[in-house]
Amino acid sequence: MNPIYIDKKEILKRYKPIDKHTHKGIQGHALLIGGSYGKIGAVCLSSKAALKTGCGLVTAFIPKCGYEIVQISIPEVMVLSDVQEKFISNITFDIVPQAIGIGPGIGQEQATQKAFHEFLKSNKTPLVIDADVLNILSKNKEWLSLLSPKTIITPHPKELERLIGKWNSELEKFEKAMAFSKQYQLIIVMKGAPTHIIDGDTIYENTTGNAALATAGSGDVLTGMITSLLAQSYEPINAAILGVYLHGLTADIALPETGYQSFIASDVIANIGKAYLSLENKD
Ligand SMILES: NC(=O)C1=CN([C@@H]2O[C@H](COP(=O)(O)OP(=O)(O)OC[C@H]3O[C@@H](n4cnc5c(N)ncnc54)[C@H](OP(=O)(O)O)[C@@H]3O)[C@@H](O)[C@H]2O)[C@@H](O)CC1
Ligand SMILES: Nc1ncnc2c1ncn2[C@@H]1O[C@H](COP(=O)(O)OP(=O)(O)O)[C@@H](O)[C@H]1O
Ligand SMILES: [Mg+2]
Repeated sequence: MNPIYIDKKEILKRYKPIDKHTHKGIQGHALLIGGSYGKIGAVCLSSKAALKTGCGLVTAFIPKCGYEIVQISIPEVMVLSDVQEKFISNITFDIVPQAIGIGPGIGQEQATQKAFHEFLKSNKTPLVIDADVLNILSKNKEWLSLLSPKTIITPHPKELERLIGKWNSELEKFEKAMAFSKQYQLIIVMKGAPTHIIDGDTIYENTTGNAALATAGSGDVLTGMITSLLAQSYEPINAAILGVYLHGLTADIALPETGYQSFIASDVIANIGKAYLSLENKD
């Protein structure tokens, strides 16, 4: 299989330091779509992670019940809300984001499935798909052909299995994932320990991260980070690679302070700054 290892050397080939003349209007606008009653936290985590990864503006699209929650917990994030109280039923907006992340906490209501289908028919914006929207795609496989080339999907092992079917060996898992990536021209972030990124026949293996990441919401945070990098004009494959690397690095940096057990998804977000700073060190 011969994966390409994603280490600091590979990252420095891709990382773009900030331009001192930039401003929030050209630093990228990320739109995070997700949340449902009881799972608004997922979209709070994704949208805060997007901001902390460096895009200039972030908007969250959520059901009505999440409006005050998001506005109060992350005042830097702008909020658009659905007409429905507890779930998303109609994805419409008049902003022009450079990247969209969809899925964290969104649930699988029939109306949400229909709203996602309508959204897919017209969407032209670079997309990251996670969580329940992956499960919705698994239930409606004919919609996969509506995805634009280089759409990024971020399944954990169960979500991957729902999409590509069961495998009997690690080799078969990779073969099936590569075939799926080629069939639909998708970039697959196969989350795990370690995380692999599949782009057609090419496999990348991440070298950062540890078991501290086995905690609720850490995948929701990753979705926000990758969406932010896409909004900042990284090529989709580089957004996936850099996002996964930085995400893992936060856990490596925090470990001496938190230990494995008390690290939570918010600690990923709190350590993104240190992860970026470590890219500037010479060692
Ligand atoms: N605060 C919030 O608002 C939060 C909201 N969240 C939102 O909740 C929604 C549901 O997401 P979800 O991933 O919990 O549910 P689901 O797709 O059924 O998968 C669960 C099953 O998958 C498996 N599995 C998972 N990881 C695995 C691994 N590494 N390796 C192997 N297996 C693995 C495992 O299966 P088992 O091993 O038990 O058979 C497990 O039972 C989604 O929208 C998400 O964004 C959460 O992010 C939490 C914080
Ligand atoms: N033991 C582990 N070692 C390294 N990374 C892990 C480990 N367990 C989980 N992770 C990472 O944590 C994240 C979990 O994502 P996910 O299962 O979608 O969580 P959630 O849906 O709760 O946000 C993935 O990026 C995964 O690679
Ligand atoms: Mg998840």
